[in-house]
Amino acid sequence: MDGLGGGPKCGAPWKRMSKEELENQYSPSRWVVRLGAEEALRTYSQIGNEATKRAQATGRNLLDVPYGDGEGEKLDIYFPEAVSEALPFLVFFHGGYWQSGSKDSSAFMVSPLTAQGVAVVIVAYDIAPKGTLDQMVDQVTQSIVFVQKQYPGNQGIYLCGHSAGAHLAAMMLLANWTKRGVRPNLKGFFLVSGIYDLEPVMHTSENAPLLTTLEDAQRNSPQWRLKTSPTQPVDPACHILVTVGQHDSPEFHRQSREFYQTLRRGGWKASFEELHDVDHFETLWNLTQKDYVLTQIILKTIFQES
Ligand SMILES: N[C@@H](CC(=O)c1ccccc1NC=O)C(=O)O
Repeated sequence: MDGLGGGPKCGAPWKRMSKEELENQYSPSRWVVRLGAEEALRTYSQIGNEATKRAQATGRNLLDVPYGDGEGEKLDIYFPEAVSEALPFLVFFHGGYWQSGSKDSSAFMVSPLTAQGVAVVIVAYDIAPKGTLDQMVDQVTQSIVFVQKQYPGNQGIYLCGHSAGAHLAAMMLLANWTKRGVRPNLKGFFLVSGIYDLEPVMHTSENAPLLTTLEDAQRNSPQWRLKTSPTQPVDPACHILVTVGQHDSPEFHRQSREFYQTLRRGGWKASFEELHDVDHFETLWNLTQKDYVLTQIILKTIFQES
């Protein structure tokens, strides 16, 4: 036995990993194949910055719109050329392990989606150490409530998140909308290279300050919560796509696959896609391209269902 609960046969694989191996598995930049780790992170923010500058300079948009009273509770909305209230909205939550990243460098998918008639919302939330995970989940919930109230005639709200942002998006499967007084018209989820079980992450140096107790980790783990007390899909038609990059680490692959399986068992309309020959970051860079396979999947999902 490993002292972390679970024997060699029944325990999760991460429980048998050394501290170094776990650290490695949960450091996405170390798995990048075409660049060094630091260069990959630099390139990632550079492409994000450029895409955001371009989106802000070329299209119609509303920037720094408050969705709550807090200083950090702001979002940017990028509109398609044709003005209409009946637009589909894609709401994006950036990654960065809940402690880095910003909306100001995350408008990757704006140009190809607005060109096809989708409004794109990029949400800021209070990353650590200012925000706790519970607060981030609450802010993300508020941002969706805001979009629904502001655009009640929307043709569907689709949530998209990358890495830690995919975790925040997935937590919305468990949100209590009744308490918020509005039911958002959620039609789909695009979860990109996400983390759904936070327990292993508790044991990594980067994330230990965020998750101090097992209870914190479990309360904020969509995988744990949907597995232990499955909820009925709110809307049986709501589609959930779980994707992972081919070059993401084996732990990221395991997390995505197991979350997808839990969703299917719970009766959700879920699908799983391993994205060919991309790492943790390239998937998002590629969303700047209209012909990229994930951009096309997103557009097909939105327009088949609206
Ligand atoms: N220090 C991390 C950084 C990281 O995980 C990350 C960076 C940018 C966007 C998403 C990330 N991962 C999850 O949220 C790494 O080694 O890759």
